[in-house]
Amino acid sequence: MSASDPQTLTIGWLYPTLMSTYGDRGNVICLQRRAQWRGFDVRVVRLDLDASADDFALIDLFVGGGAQDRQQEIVMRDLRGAKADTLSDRIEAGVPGSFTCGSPQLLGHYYEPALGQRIAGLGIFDFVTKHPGPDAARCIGNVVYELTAQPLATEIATDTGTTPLAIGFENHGGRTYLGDVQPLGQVLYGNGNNGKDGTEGAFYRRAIATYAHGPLLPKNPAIADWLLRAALEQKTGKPVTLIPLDDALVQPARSALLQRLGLQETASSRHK
Ligand SMILES: NC(=O)CC[C@H](N)C(=O)O
Repeated sequence: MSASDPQTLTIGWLYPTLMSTYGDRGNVICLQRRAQWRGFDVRVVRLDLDASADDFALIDLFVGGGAQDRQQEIVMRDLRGAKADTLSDRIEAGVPGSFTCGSPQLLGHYYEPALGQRIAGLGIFDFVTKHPGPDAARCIGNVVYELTAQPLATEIATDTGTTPLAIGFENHGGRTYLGDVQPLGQVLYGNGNNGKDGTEGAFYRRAIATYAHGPLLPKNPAIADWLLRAALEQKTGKPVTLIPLDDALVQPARSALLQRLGLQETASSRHK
């Protein structure tokens, strides 16, 4: 198998050594397994400090997790020049990505940490993130949002037959304020981007930014499959149909949590 083999999916895991504080590794495992169960070969490339721009150029699907401010600063000193350009070009070209909490903060225009200097981001997403300071309350707890970003929301609704709700767990101090970019969804429970405007995450080209750990993708397999299909279609240039998997164990877990929060798996019962 090789990176150019259409049956091989190359997942690029951004800075796993520095940005694995919040269990987002589960997203990588989920994507890997769901692709393998359907007969695809998967290569997971760890894009750590020693990775090169050439490594970034081979990635079919990017995954980035959360981190603390200190680690985010180290990453941003590294993610410059050819690596940053290659990541931006790949996203711009339509390569999908799932970026959670600390990583999207670095892909917006800037992040202002709790202490210290503003960190310039890559500007892939049109948003800014500001941490109000070390004494400010963190946004911690379950988060549920209705996916609204297009075409993602409609495509997932068509696949699953329900209005897609995303379930996760947020834990952030930074508050994100969107510019000219679609939110990923509308908050039904929790804080989302900033606890004020009801938006959660962002969606640009085929890249997902979200505050939802959980990890996100095992709790929301429809999003995982949307990412896999997008990656395979981008790679092969052809429409891809994924074989359905048995997700019988996920649904009761989702329903139990939604019920606890006073929600259901349809949009019609929307309340907070
Ligand atoms: N969960 C995270 O990735 C945290 C990101 C960032 N350091 C914040 O507190 O906002």
